[in-house]
Amino acid sequence: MQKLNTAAQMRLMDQTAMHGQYAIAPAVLMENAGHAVVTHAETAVHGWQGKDVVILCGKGNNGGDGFVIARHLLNRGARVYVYVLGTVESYSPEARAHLHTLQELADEETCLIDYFAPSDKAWDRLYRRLSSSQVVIDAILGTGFHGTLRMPVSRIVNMVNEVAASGTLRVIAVDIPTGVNADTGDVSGSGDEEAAGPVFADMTVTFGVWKRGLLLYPGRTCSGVVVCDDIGMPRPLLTGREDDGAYMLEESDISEVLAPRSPDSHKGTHGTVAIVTGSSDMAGAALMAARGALRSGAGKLFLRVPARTAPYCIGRQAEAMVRGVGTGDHFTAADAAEIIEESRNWSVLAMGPGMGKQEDTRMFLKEVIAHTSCPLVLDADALNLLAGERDFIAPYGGRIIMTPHLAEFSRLSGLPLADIKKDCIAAAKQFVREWQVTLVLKGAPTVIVSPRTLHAYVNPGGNAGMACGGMGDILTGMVAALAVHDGMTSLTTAACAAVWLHSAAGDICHDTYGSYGFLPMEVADAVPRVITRLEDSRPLPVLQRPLVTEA
Ligand SMILES: NC(=O)C1=CN([C@@H]2O[C@H](COP(=O)(O)OP(=O)(O)OC[C@H]3O[C@@H](n4cnc5c(N)ncnc54)[C@H](OP(=O)(O)O)[C@@H]3O)[C@@H](O)[C@H]2O)[C@@H](O)CC1
Ligand SMILES: Nc1ncnc2c1ncn2[C@@H]1O[C@H](COP(=O)(O)OP(=O)(O)O)[C@@H](O)[C@H]1O
Ligand SMILES: [K+]
Repeated sequence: MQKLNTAAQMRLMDQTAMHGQYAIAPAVLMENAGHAVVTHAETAVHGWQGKDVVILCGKGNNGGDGFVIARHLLNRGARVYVYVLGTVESYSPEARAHLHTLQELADEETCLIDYFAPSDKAWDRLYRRLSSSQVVIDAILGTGFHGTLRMPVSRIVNMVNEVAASGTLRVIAVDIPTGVNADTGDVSGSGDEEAAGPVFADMTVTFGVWKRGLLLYPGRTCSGVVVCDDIGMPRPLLTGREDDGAYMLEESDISEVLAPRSPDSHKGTHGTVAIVTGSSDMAGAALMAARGALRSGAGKLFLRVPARTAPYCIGRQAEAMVRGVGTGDHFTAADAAEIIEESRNWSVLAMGPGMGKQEDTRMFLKEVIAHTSCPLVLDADALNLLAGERDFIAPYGGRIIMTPHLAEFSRLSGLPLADIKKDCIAAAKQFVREWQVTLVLKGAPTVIVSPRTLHAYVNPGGNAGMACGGMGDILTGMVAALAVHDGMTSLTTAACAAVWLHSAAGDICHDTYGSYGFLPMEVADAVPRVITRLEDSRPLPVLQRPLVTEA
């Protein structure tokens, strides 16, 4: 699991490293940062020897990193053109010291330093320099960026993007591309066509830990390949938990919690999953949720649909035990007693996909939520029907996982869609604080928040091929099945595992089909392959090692 920090958390980390108990000299961290960029980017640019490199250095410490980069590039045989956007006095002592060293190395042949002062001639020179170089280093702004890019930075960034679009110039961003908000992934110019956009980098070398804006869209589109270098930060600062923590899920996190099946297990061991959902228009949603659960290892699966929907479901998924409930084409309050009674034998209950938005169904839902005791997964129409019902839900929140996509989340929470998109981690945390549920905010990327710790877990996987009706229904069934999987320590852990497996299965489909036309059912069918891959990468526990090894 990788930490995902905000700019403020980075500042605190820097301060603690330099001026707190660790007392690392500031120039050392800057030195390590600059050196990290040169080392990590070397392969991406096919070696530095003989390259012409423009280094754009802003007036903060991001610019200071640029001075270090220039010195190391000279040692590796590149010619550097350093544009200094600050004045000597404006720099921090460490950046000034690195600039001084670089000035000592300046010459006409290999190391030109230009104190950039905008004029027609200067713009023209910069454009020509960019056009004739192979690499540009964006050390203009890092975590200190806020608002919208101002002149002259805005024009420089436009120029970099324009020249890079011709395909001859590689763009390497230092820490984060200029114009990307480190906290939210929002970018300069979003929603304002007149304002300058951010730098679009081929690669970003980021320092210490990941910044949230590198993973959240649209910032992620600007970052290219991201490499994180610890730059020698003390380990407790890199791995310690934060109050406002956010973390990126990795494969190793999931293989750690997905305990292998015990060899003497039986169907009862793997959970009795119930899916109570669907309506006559949307029988497919119920079937997709069922498939998601079965492919994720549900021991037994009960599917309960409205009576008139049942004929469309019976026999479609042979493994599911299907029955119609009530008499109509949607659930009503009168159906609740039967489900509540049955739930005594269920380990988990999922509701919502294709359920319809009838007022009757809202009454049904609330009855079932109030009178069952197993974990509940609520998705789609169940969430639409529960919009604004915070006071009703919160007391049951400890056993509820909600899985809205952004529009459902907006309806449910009452937050405007634009505000959610501006800072989805903050919106998700705020919601969980109030509603007390485990939240899976689906999208690109998906964010999971724990009601116990309020930590957010961001899943980087998945692809645009998954933007297809029914993909969320599969996830609903998966979340339910994983919630009762052996070894899951909390609903949040199960939700993280399900989301990660779902996206990894989507990525397998993407490898086969590309971005168009693979089906939600195919994603479900790829889940066992993902789980097998995880199991293969894990050393066998002692009891499962072969007793006899053939020679
Ligand atoms: N500290 C450390 O130990 C280490 C830090 N490291 C490095 O430091 C970086 C953070 O440095 P930082 O805090 O100096 O901020 P930085 O990103 O350079 O920008 C600040 C300048 O930007 C300006 N500015 C802001 N918005 C603007 C806009 N819209 N348009 C135009 N200008 C704008 C702002 O001006 P202001 O708005 O305040 O007038 C201010 O002058 C970090 O990303 C990493 O690379 C590494 O060396 C490792 C060790
Ligand atoms: N561009 C994308 N990148 C990654 N994941 C995506 C992308 N588009 C969709 N997904 C995933 O696909 C699923 C879509 O769910 P949802 O919108 O609820 O679909 P439906 O309601 O039609 O079943 C979510 O898990 C979402 O994270
Ligand atoms: K930068």
